[in-house]
Amino acid sequence: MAPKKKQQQKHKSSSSTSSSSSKPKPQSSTGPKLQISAENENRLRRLLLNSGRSTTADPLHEDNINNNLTKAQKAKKLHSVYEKLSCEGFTDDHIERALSHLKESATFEAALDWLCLVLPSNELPLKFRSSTAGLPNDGGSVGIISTARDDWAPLPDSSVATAHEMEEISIKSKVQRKVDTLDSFQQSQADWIRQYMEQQEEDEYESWEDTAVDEAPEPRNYEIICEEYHSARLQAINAKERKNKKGQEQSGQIIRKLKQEMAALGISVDTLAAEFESRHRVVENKNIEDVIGGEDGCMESTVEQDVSLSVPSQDGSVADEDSGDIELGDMFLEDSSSDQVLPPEIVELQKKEKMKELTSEKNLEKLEGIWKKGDPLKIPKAILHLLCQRSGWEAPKYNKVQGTRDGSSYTVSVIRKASGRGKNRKVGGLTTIQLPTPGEAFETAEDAQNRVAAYALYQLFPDLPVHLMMADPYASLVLQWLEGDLSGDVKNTEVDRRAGFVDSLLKADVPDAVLSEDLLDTSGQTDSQISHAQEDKSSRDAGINKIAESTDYHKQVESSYLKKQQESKRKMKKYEDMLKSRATLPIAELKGEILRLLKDHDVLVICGETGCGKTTQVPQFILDDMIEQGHGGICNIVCTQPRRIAAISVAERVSDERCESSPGSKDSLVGYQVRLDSAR
Ligand SMILES: Nc1ncnc2c1ncn2[C@@H]1O[C@H](COP(=O)(O)OP(=O)(O)OP(=O)(O)O)[C@@H](O)[C@H]1O
Repeated sequence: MAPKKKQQQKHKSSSSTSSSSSKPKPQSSTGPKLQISAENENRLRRLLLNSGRSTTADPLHEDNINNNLTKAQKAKKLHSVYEKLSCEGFTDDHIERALSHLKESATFEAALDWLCLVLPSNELPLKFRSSTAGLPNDGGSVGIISTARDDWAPLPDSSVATAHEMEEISIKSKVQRKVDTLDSFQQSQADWIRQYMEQQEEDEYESWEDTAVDEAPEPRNYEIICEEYHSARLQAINAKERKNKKGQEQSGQIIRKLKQEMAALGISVDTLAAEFESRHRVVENKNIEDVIGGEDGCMESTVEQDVSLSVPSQDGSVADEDSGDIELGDMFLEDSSSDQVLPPEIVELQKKEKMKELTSEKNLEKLEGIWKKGDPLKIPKAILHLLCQRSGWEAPKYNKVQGTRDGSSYTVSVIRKASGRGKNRKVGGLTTIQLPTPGEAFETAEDAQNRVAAYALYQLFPDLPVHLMMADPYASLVLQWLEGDLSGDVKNTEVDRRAGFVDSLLKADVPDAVLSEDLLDTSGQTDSQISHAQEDKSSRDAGINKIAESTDYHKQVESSYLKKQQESKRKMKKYEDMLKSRATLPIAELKGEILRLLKDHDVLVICGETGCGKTTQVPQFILDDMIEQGHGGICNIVCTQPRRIAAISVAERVSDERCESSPGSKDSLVGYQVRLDSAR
């Protein structure tokens, strides 16, 4: 909160400008400028829309916007919320409970609030779990000043929760209370911010409308597209022959649309042309001869070239015939598969397309230096070793799976380097991979290791045609996994479930009884109201358990690795010196108490002088304790800072104190994420 003084000065100097303007002008250089992170902006938006004068108007405003959305738009919105929550690690059952409660007005934030408030900590995804509360502390420069509120109860309504949040902020932050509330700003500025936020909110909803209106139509039969494509091509040739520019343009447009339609299905025009020509070669030749009297080949290719060069890609640029179509296809493939059930022949073509792309010359070149066509085939272990080496990773390690009675089964662990920057950044760190059928055992250790290595190759290098350089039976195994992936069975089941749920929700048939029920009761009563959720519960549960088991296993491996690493670090002189200097900070005295309280309570408020060690030390107390107890693999700590410089500097300091090279590096447990940059 350091920059408040500056902000207030800024407000003062610009107050006349902003009060004279009734319309929000976010870009104006004279108006107040908001520079906050996306996360804080969302939080502020929620606070503002539910605060002060607007408390009566804004919920209605939100409702009004919701009422104005069509069913398709609402469905799209709900799908997106469902998907985002799923990505955050919530189970489908939990998501459906939250959405059933919030109904059509559900937003991602509201659903997240609801889930975190209602679900018991141990049912939340790991990163949302906590364990803590506290005791009054007497004296010293650092004190634990508050525990979880005794009167706290989950609030199903997110707007009420937000109001309480504000109240809590004003009670707990003893200093500068006024600055934290909107009413402390000059009235005109408060109005400006409110209007700005409302405008943003409207834009957001409008974008829902836009995207929903642009919904892709049902995929058409492949044969029909083929026929249309062929006749459009003939028309184009014909028009060109007769120098009919208009006719040429019209057929060009039809061909462009058909190409886009194919691209949307993930099929390149090459496939379309090849497929069709192979089936209709005789007819085509005859037709073309009839139309242009023997100059077909040359003429046709000229027209085709003209047309293909002008096919615009999604971003408005001109698509390249060879590579552009494939990329375009991939981009659309995601959309089409998530929203539509494709006809089997299209799925088949998509598979072919994907395999063609995977084994393309471009991808084969990526294996240069390791293998080329004609070289002898290798075993998966050797390939994995080579590819890890080339990526600058450590050599893969094979570990026997505990408890395999007959034969053997192995996991393989790889420590990957973080790579890329910003959006393209790929997280590094330890990855432990095991076969999709974990219990399976094999006769020899070598065979077991090769199988898991093949699976690791398939998982870690999905864009390399590793099966081409691999000896059987492992190459066939990889092909099977690829086939399974391409058929999209799993995805479709998920999509069906979500679509079914969103549909049932929008039919507004969820009886009010569900909503009035005690939502804190997680015994399954609420679930029983949602008939859809019951249908394949047992098979889903089995799936979830399986995932949980394998996740547990990976976490265990990571935990023991971290423990060993920590033990060896303790022997380092530099680390020892750092520990000594950290021990002189005022907060060090409270380490034991903080850890003890965190074990039993969900919320702990620590208050202390600047520089006493709250930011750099408390997270390390928790991390070190978790590592020492062998739970490092499940420990995720998030520490927020109000400014990007502070965030980076704290991360660097903590990384330094832990004797790591830098945040986000291979050996580092510390990272940071600020807008447009991250090191993780
Ligand atoms: N980048 C740094 N370089 C050197 N020392 C640092 C750095 N950051 C923190 N420290 C040291 O660590 C101590 C604890 O800092 P820390 O940021 O944890 O305090 P804090 O209690 O969180 O302070 P504040 O309330 O201002 O956030 C500081 O007193 C300082 O000695």
